[in-house]
Amino acid sequence: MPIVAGMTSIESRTITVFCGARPGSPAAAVAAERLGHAIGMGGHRLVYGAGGVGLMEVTARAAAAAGAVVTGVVPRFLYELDRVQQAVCTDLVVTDDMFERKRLMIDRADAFVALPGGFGTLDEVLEVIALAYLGQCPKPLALVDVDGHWDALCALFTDVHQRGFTRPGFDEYYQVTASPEAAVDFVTGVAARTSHDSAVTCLALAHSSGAD
Ligand SMILES: C/C(=C\CNc1ncnc2c1ncn2[C@@H]1O[C@H](COP(=O)(O)O)[C@@H](O)[C@H]1O)CO
Repeated sequence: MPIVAGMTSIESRTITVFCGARPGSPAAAVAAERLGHAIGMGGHRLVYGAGGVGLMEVTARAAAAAGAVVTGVVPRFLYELDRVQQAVCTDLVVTDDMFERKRLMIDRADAFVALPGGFGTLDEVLEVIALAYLGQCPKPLALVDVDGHWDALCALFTDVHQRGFTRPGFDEYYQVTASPEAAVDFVTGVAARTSHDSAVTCLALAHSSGAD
């Protein structure tokens, strides 16, 4: 269960999407298409890794086709490689390196949705969860389930917890959703968390036992 109570909201949100630079399976591509469509039709803005490849491209094209403002955030070295493909972006931010790119994608977001992906996607998802765990990123994160893509990662999180390395509630910083539409509903419903909510989270952390 997420730590944040559900809050109905129809406001436009900036949703950062993490997803594969490769297409993965046909089912993953369908999920990417549906996610982009849901973001655009919901009146939300998309921030993503600016790649004109794989699930990134599918998501961005679908979001743009459904009316979303699409912001790509790309490190200079990838920009030089992939310049033409990034045309789908409504606006493009070029960063010095991958670290600055990830920070911008996180800072600009009201909420996060992850589709299946590889090391890059896993790194981005773990960054958000690790920050949230320390009270530094009180923004909702949905992991879209496609053929059990997140099952092994969630099992690893449980194993790590059972070995004593995370506190109870370790699984409150992300929500696996059955569909892309459910992911958008989830993150836009709770994206209106206020700074007061963050302060409560930090307070709870301060009172929790253990080194963290
Ligand atoms: C131009 C070439 C590849 C383009 N690769 C990427 N372009 C943009 N963003 C990328 C790229 N690779 C990783 N990212 C970021 O990580 C996530 C995807 O990585 P994964 O390993 O495929 O999961 C994605 O969210 C991006 O932010 C060479 O032809």
